[in-house]
Amino acid sequence: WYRKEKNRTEEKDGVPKGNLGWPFIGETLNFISCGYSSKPVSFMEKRRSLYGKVFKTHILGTPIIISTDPGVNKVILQNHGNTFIPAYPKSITELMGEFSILQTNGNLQKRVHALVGGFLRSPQFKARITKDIEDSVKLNLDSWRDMHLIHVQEEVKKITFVILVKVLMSIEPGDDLDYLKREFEEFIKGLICLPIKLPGTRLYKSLKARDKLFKMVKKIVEERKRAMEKPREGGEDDDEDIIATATTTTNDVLDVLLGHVGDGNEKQPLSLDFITGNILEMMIPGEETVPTAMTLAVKFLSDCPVALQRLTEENMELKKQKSISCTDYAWNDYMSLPFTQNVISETLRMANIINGVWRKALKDVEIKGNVIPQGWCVLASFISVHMDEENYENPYKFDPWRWQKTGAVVNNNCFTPFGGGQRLCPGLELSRLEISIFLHHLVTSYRWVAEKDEVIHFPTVKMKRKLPITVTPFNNSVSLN
Ligand code: HEM
Repeated sequence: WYRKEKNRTEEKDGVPKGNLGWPFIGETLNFISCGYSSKPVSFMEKRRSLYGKVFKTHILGTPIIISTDPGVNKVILQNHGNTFIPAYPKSITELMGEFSILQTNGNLQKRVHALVGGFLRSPQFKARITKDIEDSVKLNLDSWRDMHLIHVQEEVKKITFVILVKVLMSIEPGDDLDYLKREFEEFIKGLICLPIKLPGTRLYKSLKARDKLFKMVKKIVEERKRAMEKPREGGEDDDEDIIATATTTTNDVLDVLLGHVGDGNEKQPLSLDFITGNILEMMIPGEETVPTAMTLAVKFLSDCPVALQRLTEENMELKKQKSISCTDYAWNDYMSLPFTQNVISETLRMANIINGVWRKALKDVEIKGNVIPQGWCVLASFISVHMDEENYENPYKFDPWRWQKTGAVVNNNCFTPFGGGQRLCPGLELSRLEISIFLHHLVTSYRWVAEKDEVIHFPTVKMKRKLPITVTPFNNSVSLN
């Protein structure tokens, strides 16, 4: 197949140039070694200078066309599932159920995406979750006072996991949450591993953890369904009552999916197994991404004292206003601090937590003169665009001020940390809110000194030493003047 495919694509006009490397391993070793270096885009940059902005290669077991062109990436993202479908390495597809939103396509994906996205974006949800995020942030930051050395990457995970499970299915801290966290950590270890399913292998252990998680979440889903169907006290057990109960109490994603009765001609509720699988799989994109963004924000700010100072001033000002007016923080208090939002955008640009998305072409398709043949995988590389001098002056400099010129960060082809099109991350606003609240309370409560550490980009973005810092509580009265 390999040789045939090589000949077939080479014969076609417009198929991107490139080198498929060695049989089976292709150019994987080079790709991985760049991923471990301080400049992971060097793999893409080298090929781009030889073959152009869109080129072909062979990595992680797949011949693939990589696009480093924002215009081509936009077309790939905007596609409505009739030309491109998601494609993930085998270990990921093994671990995700057949109905996972991450790999379903067509109407079902659209329905679930619209339901979840609509809920997470709603002002009512954001108003409610703000208090929970604040509580979780404050609880964890308070515990830092007694710690000698803090590994930021580990600590912030404690903040975000509690919020994620609250958003998805309202589990409060306690034994259930601890069990879920333990098994989930076991489960995700297998996302990037050799796809061999024999007892003792990584994938096998992760699949076992998935079974346990599924059972636990299914129990919660069933209990909730029963509670939703129970007539309200004093009410009649009729349909109207059920609908009223379901629509007035939408507290989490589980309520949203259970309450959905179908649209138009498709009046069919989602099955309990489908809902369980989706709740479980929504933990995958939500679990590591937000804490990684928080950790890298601390890292970039530690390396850029002027940005940290400006951020602190802006947040101290808000804290001062709030203490004078004696009012609680609203979600838009946090979100309306312009410099803080620019720090978050700049962090997301440089962190490249999701470095790009993988798709597979269902038919031959031509984009800006590049032909992507049917059956080929394509990687829309976000990191290449985010770190390209053509798009960002001095791209390796952490410069939150650059966003003052660019203005709003939406609708920008060159800035896609949350993807785009019909799969645009539904957790976008929630993530930004969580990071804003974390940064606010961090910079208004502590000063810190970070030890030397490096960012690693493979297989996922993280800090080599988990970012150790020492903190000193901050005397508010001094700097309020
Ligand atoms: C900084 C944090 C985050 C980043 C950088 C991020 C990034 C992304 C990206 C790039 C995609 C598009 C994937 C694709 O096109 O195939 C995506 C999808 C998704 N994200 Fe996020 N995400 C973040 C946080 C979250 C959170 C907190 C949640 C859950 C509450 C979440 C839930 C999802 C879901 C369910 C999808 C799939 C949407 C679909 O395929 O329709 N994400 N995310």
